[in-house]
Amino acid sequence: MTPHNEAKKGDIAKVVLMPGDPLRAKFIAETFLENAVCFNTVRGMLGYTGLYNGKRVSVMGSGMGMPSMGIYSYELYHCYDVEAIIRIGTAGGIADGVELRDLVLAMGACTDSNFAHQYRLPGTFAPTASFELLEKAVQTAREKNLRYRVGNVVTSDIFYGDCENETAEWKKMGVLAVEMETAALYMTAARAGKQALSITTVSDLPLKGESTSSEERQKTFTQMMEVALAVASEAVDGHDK
Ligand SMILES: O=P(O)(O)O[C@H]1O[C@H](CO)[C@@H](O)[C@H]1O
Ligand SMILES: O=c1cc[nH]c(=O)[nH]1
Repeated sequence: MTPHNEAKKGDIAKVVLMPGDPLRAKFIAETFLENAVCFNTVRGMLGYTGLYNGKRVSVMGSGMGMPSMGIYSYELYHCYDVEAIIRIGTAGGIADGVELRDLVLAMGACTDSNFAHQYRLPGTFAPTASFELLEKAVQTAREKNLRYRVGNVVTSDIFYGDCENETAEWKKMGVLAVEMETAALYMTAARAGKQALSITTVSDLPLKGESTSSEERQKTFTQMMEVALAVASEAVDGHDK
């Protein structure tokens, strides 16, 4: 047990899906997992383990922002022997051609946060996805004929920013979308020698002032969940029986 997770060792599968919203974790457990058992209610950060296609998979909320993702992913990797975490979140699309409801698979994650400072590196770290997980997600999205983009996201500490131009500056660097957790996940995974992938659905276009309806979000979230579950059920092969 940790200060934030009451699960016992063994309660959590080797692969964990992490939406920001713990209620989305509950929805996934109730909709997609067989025999799902809740392993955490501390701080309302719900976590469940069940079976998907006969494979053991867990799903747990990460909360919003890098500190929250940093805590939960660190504990999953280091205290619960989790091997792979797949974030499933929402993002604001910023690159031209990125549309509402598109999937954005984060190959890399830029950030405006100081999270990497803790590693005392003699330069700048480039947080990246695990290629094996990314490759499988791309393959699944293609098979399902979904609209998806693969590239950089920016993980920001700021949702309500004072400076209007920040997002536009990231756009100039080819960044596809903005969200708030991926860079922390990728750095925590790298330091732990574990795997990570972030899949997001474009819920709004901040530079254009457009957003999806709650009904549309529900539908596209389901597509993202199915891609992540397909990746998870293959990722567990060989390291979770
Ligand atoms: O939908 P989730 O996964 O929470 O992701 C996005 O939504 C939240 C902001 O509304 C931030 O956590 C951001 O990363
Ligand atoms: O972090 C986020 C998530 C969705 N849309 C945004 O603009 N930012």
